[in-house]
Amino acid sequence: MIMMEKRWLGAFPKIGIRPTIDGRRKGVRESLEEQTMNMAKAVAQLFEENLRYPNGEPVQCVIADTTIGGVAEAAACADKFAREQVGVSLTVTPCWCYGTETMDMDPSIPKAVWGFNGTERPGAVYLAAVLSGYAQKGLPAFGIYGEDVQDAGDTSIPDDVRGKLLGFAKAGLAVALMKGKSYLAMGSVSMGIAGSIVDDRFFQEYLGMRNEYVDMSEFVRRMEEGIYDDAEFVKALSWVKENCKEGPDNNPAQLQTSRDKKDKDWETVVKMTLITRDLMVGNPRLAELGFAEEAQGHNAIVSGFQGQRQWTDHFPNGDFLEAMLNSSFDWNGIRAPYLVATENDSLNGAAMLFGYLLTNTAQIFADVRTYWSAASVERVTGHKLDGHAADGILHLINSGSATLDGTGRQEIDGRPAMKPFWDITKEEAAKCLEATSWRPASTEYFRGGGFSSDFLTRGGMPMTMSRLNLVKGLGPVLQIAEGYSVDLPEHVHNALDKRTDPTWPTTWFAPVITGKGAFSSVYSVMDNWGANHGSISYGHIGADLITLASMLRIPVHMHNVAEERIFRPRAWGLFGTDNPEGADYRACQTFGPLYK
Ligand SMILES: C[C@H](O)[C@@H](O)[C@@H](O)C(=O)CO
Ligand SMILES: [Mn+2]
Repeated sequence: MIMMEKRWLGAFPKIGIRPTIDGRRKGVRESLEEQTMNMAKAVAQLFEENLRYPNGEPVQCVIADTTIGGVAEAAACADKFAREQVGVSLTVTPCWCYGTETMDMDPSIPKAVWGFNGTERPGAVYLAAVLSGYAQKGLPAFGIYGEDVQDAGDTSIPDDVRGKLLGFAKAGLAVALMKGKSYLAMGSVSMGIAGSIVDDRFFQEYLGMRNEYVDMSEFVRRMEEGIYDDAEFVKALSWVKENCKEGPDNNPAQLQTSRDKKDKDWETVVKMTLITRDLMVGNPRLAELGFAEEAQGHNAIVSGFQGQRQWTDHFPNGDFLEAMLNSSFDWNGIRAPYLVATENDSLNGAAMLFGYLLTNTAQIFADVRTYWSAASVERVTGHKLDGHAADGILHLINSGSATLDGTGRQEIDGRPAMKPFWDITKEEAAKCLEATSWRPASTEYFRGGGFSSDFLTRGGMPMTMSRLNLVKGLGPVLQIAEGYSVDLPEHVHNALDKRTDPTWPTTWFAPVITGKGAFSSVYSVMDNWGANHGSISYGHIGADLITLASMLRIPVHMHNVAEERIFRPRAWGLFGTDNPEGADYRACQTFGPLYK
């Protein structure tokens, strides 16, 4: 679909499946060969049918050439996995096997073991034995064991096992997909926002990523020297004129810019969009135009644009480029979003990356701006909040990086949703654009002009807000709040929105309250938020984020995910079972970052 990009260099990582077996010949091993290999095949089928790569293709699995009964076969499997670029490993077995002789020793590959719950042969005994080996050797592994006993001949995967297999594989693939990619900082620290101090140790040791940096002067050079595809620029500008309607100018008359200046700004913001994408992922067309180095790009899976203030005091702001690239569609059609964090908040960028890789859907980047208690809303508007909003709401709003998918104009079963690009119809993309107007930027904030996306998220979407925070002496920590987008009566929205900047996109978010800790009230969610920004993903993905964080050894300092949905490596329980949050901190600290 998109000819000019080479976003995913090389092949996608595969899931490797290791069928382990009791090595004793002359009876035991022979009787188990078929059942063991069948377990591997069944799991491969499950993954291939249910999981997709970011380009929409089904994930690929590799099964060891033979069952693994001892160390020689374990080594042969490791060789095959290295050749095949396996990034996630799952061991399956229905029987007893020799623990340390058959285990997967690669420290940086997320790993799990499924031990069949039967009693003819003891798969669960192996599971316990090998997981103790993993813990002893500092290689955390997930243990999967069905609740109900299956008969030896039963080749089905029970629902509870299926859920754990998919949860593990999804998070494991996210780990493998970000490894070796870059975070591209365009500019530096925006307005003293600590999240835009890019911490290379965090990216390198925890995510296995590289940091790339360009000065914002690179945009000027590329615009002035014509280092972009002019044919695409012409196509993009005419598409923008057709599909991106300009909204009313909210600036006081003396600060409004002329029509000429606005037209020029449209040209500039479209060029900035092409340039950002080319900086992130390269563009073969640039090589044809004589810019071979620029054609390479920075291998960036996520980026951040500083914007404020050096750029925006003089040039149009980054809102158009950020919103458009974060969306699942543009003048080239429907396509996977590119992730761009506003204000170069690299830590919120990391949260966007986690949410994206777990769901293959676009992410809303927003300021966590205001806690509106039910009493405040009633005082200001006379309206009594109800439904999900009854306990109060958070106003999520920021100029910049909110994806237009966040309008909620896509649907699943008639309900508002945000979907992977391959499920989005042309009509839905058109509705997202229709629901968005482009308001001349507030010139008190943005002296250089530009356009801010203005939309209101449809209520009723399950959503998960997350944020990565860094703490000196501790390292990264993740926070997660599942909740719902909510609809407010129009006059109520208008009254609240007008108190802020009505030219920016708004999501009214009601976190689910549990009555405990940081989730004792909506106020305490806001009060415990780690910084000015959050990344908002469609769906309740808190459990997947927790699984991913544990793989990366990032402790979770607040979440509202029910205990029974949480899935972490088995060794976490060895750090205490009474207080899982404390055990998470101890486990992450003890095992340390994945790539140290
Ligand atoms: C225009 C302002 O500077 C906003 O961009 C500011 O409130 C923020 O978004 C801070 O995160
Ligand atoms: Mn902000």
